[in-house]
Amino acid sequence: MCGIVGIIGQSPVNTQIYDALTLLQHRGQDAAGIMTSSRGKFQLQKANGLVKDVFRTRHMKRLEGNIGIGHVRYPTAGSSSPALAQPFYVNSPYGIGMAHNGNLTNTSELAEDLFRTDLRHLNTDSDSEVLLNVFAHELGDLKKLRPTPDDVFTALTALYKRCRGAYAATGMISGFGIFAFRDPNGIRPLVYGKREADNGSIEYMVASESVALDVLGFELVRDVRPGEALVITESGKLYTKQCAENSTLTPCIFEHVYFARPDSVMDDVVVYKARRRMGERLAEKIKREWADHDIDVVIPIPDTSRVSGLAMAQTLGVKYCEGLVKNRYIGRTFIMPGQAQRKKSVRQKLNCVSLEFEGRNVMLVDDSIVRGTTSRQIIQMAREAGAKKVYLASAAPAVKFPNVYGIDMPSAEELIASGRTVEQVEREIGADKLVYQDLDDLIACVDGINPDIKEFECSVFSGEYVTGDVDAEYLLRLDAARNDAAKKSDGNKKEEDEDEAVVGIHNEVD
Ligand SMILES: O=P(O)(O)OC[C@H]1O[C@H](OP(=O)(O)OP(=O)(O)O)[C@H](O)[C@@H]1O
Ligand SMILES: NC(=O)CC[C@H](N)C(=O)O
Ligand SMILES: [Mg+2]
Repeated sequence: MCGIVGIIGQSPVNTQIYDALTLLQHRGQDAAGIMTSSRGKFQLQKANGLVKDVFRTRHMKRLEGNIGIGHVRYPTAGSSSPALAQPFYVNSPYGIGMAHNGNLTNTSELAEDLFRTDLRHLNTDSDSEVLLNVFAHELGDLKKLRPTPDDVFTALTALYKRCRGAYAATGMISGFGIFAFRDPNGIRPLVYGKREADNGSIEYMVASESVALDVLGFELVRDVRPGEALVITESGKLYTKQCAENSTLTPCIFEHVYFARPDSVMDDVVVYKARRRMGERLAEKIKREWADHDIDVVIPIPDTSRVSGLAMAQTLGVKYCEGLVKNRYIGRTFIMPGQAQRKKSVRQKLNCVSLEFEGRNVMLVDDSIVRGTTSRQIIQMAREAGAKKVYLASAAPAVKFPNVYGIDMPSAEELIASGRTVEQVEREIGADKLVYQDLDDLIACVDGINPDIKEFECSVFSGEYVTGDVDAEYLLRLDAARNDAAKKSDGNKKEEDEDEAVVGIHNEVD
């Protein structure tokens, strides 16, 4: 998942974009970038690292202008090299910058077409650079000296016909303004909001999650619709248009399970409420199928499962306690790039308060079990802390299939539940009992709130991919390119890239 933001205001936007990116940091910890526009020139600072590490005062001073976009990256295509940090830039036509969340599923075909037919150069193996170049080609093809909002919509209509997969994006065009668009399935989230500036003019912001609007004082207008594009010109005028034919809102359910902050609202669903319901449904399942359970205490595995853990304990009528303490200086472990780093970080991140475990039958709750890195270690720790029995409940169903839409789960083999029964996973992680949420129950937690949502993108649980273009051969290629072993050899490449950072167009300037 990545986080994106775009602001068009009446005063410098650099610190506001910085603040928005810190609010979206949970969506990507690998790299961050801000691009602003001032007096016909773009300024850019992007590099690997957390937002607080990427931007120094000297960078912020350079990032001048009342228009800007920002990105926090969690890589799902190409390497983790700083050259793939976003926003990306192309100089023609006009000068365009873009930040993208999601993952294209026809990147190689598009890259080939861009090279052979559109005569455009790609400098990295990022799908986001491909997305930007498709847009730039289509806009340039209109051969206008100055683009109009309609030209941008025409270019995006053509982009929708060419690009497949998941994409929520925002960008800026020099001398023109900001644009944003969401794929025809609305797989990745995107909202926009407005606020009144001191001079009475309206300022606009687009962002991956509403939490960024809330904290920066923007009022949430609504979600960008699937297949919809919006344009805000430098003079502050907003235009919206439905550009893709056959759009159906099928948002990613995993946003509600894990990715989003609980205080965000996505497609009219309050993430916090969805997570509470997940806890309630899990409790109902336990009451139904294990009526004579002997759970003494429910303990969530922080951070994400806290909300559902509490709801589950309340519905079960069992004591809830925070028996695991999280080191607030360690980020999210699941979105870290390598398995060795993930494994080490779980222990550094979580520690037991032994007295909550001693002599008790403990029900641990997590939002999801993906590779099993977290649950294996926590169950072991719970036993060492003196628990009598250690049970585990997952607020999401078993994760069995790769994700191709912006979550870095490329290989079924790395998923602990792939090809295993519940009992086999239970044994693998060392639990005395394992309870998974049923998929119908998970869907029921988020369904019915927004009638426009006809279906959710649930591929990691069901193996069904809503874009209809993902087959076994595609998944095989993805696995070979991005499984942990492949990424490890890419890690060596990253070090080389860093040595050669001075030749990249992503140069950091001191
Ligand atoms: O089975 P695994 O491969 O370990 O992945 C699942 C775990 O990873 C995530 O936690 P993470 O530490 O990323 O973030 P959190 O603090 O928001 O819970 C998620 O909440 C689970 O705890
Ligand atoms: N998680 C994402 O949204 C990733 C965006 C893009 N595919 C990248 O790898 O940079
Ligand atoms: Mg977690």
